[in-house]
Amino acid sequence: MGRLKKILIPSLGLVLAFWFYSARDTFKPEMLRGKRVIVTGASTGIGEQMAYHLARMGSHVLLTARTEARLQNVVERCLELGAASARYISGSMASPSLPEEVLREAENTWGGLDMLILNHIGQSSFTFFSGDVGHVRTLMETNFVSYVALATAALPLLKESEGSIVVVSSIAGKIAGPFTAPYSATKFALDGFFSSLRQELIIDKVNVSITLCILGYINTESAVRAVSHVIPQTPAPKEECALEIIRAGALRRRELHYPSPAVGSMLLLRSLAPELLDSLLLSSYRLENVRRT
Ligand SMILES: NC(=O)C1=CN([C@@H]2O[C@H](COP(=O)(O)OP(=O)(O)OC[C@H]3O[C@@H](n4cnc5c(N)ncnc54)[C@H](OP(=O)(O)O)[C@@H]3O)[C@@H](O)[C@H]2O)C=CC1
Ligand SMILES: C[C@H](CCC(=O)NCC(=O)O)[C@H]1CC[C@H]2[C@@H]3C(=O)C[C@@H]4C[C@H](O)CC[C@]4(C)[C@H]3CC[C@]12C
Repeated sequence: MGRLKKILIPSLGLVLAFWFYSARDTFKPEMLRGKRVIVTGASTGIGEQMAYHLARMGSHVLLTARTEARLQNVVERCLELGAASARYISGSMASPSLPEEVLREAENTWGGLDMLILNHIGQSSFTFFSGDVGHVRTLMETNFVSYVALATAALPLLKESEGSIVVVSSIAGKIAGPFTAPYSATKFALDGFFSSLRQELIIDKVNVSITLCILGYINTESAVRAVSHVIPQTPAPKEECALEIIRAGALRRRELHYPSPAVGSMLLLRSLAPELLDSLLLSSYRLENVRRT
């Protein structure tokens, strides 16, 4: 009997612990039903695909980007797909007043917010750094400062709902390769800010999760247009990428690495043999095709 207790109770504990943690890991689309979600940069690419997934899951969506005509089409499609509601605000995130305007709209129409997905990026080129400091400033404002402003304005609502912030970043925000100097800087800044903020929320026992998404090359139109002449690898699908981002946010994960084996192995190699990683990266590029502007 004593021995049975010694074996049975810890085994039962292990089974229960396994069940508890695997249950926490299970994503169900219903988790997003009726949730109030803001997606920035939702007129094209991964953001547009996230809007469609959320719509199928029955979320309320508020979408932002600059191009009103595209946003109108995406909103219409979201309603056809089953969104609980869908609306948009158009404007540039380089403008300091837009973040608060977006959050005011969420508060006025929904009375709260469950998830903030920060995804937009300003225009940049895949080429040698031209020395244009003004471009770096504007890109920092669009790709980084506006993320901070949106998260700051959203925090009171997210604290109330115990919601989530999802930050879409890139492998370029963990490993700096060539031809993305300004872009890469904005993505490194996101990691610094949001990883620090995550710890402060934990210290303050604020139950708002922050998920940083580290993405590799994805087959959006703008990415393929920018790099396919230099990077011959096949990009990962934007539809699957979009779903993985939503999943990681709903499961309150700390980081998402997508596509998983490629991004994971690059991060591992960066810490074990950074020079080897640099030379592997360079040898995979068609350097002769890089456009000098
Ligand atoms: N595709 C890829 O290979 C990778 C993408 N990522 C990340 O994924 C995210 C989405 O990328 P992807 O879908 O490829 O990008 P897209 O170029 O397809 O989409 C960018 C979105 O941002 C909007 N946008 C552009 N400029 C501004 C601005 N000044 N203010 C507000 N919105 C703006 C665009 O709409 P509009 O022009 O109408 O404003 C569009 O909706 C980004 O954060 C990117 O860094 C990370 C790694 C790889
Ligand atoms: C240059 C792309 C940005 C295009 C753009 O300006 N879009 C916005 C708009 O048109 O309004 C870059 C966007 C994503 C980059 C890719 C990325 O982040 C992952 C890899 C990182 C690595 O360091 C370099 C190759 C990447 C595939 C990188 C290439 C440049 C982007 C496609």
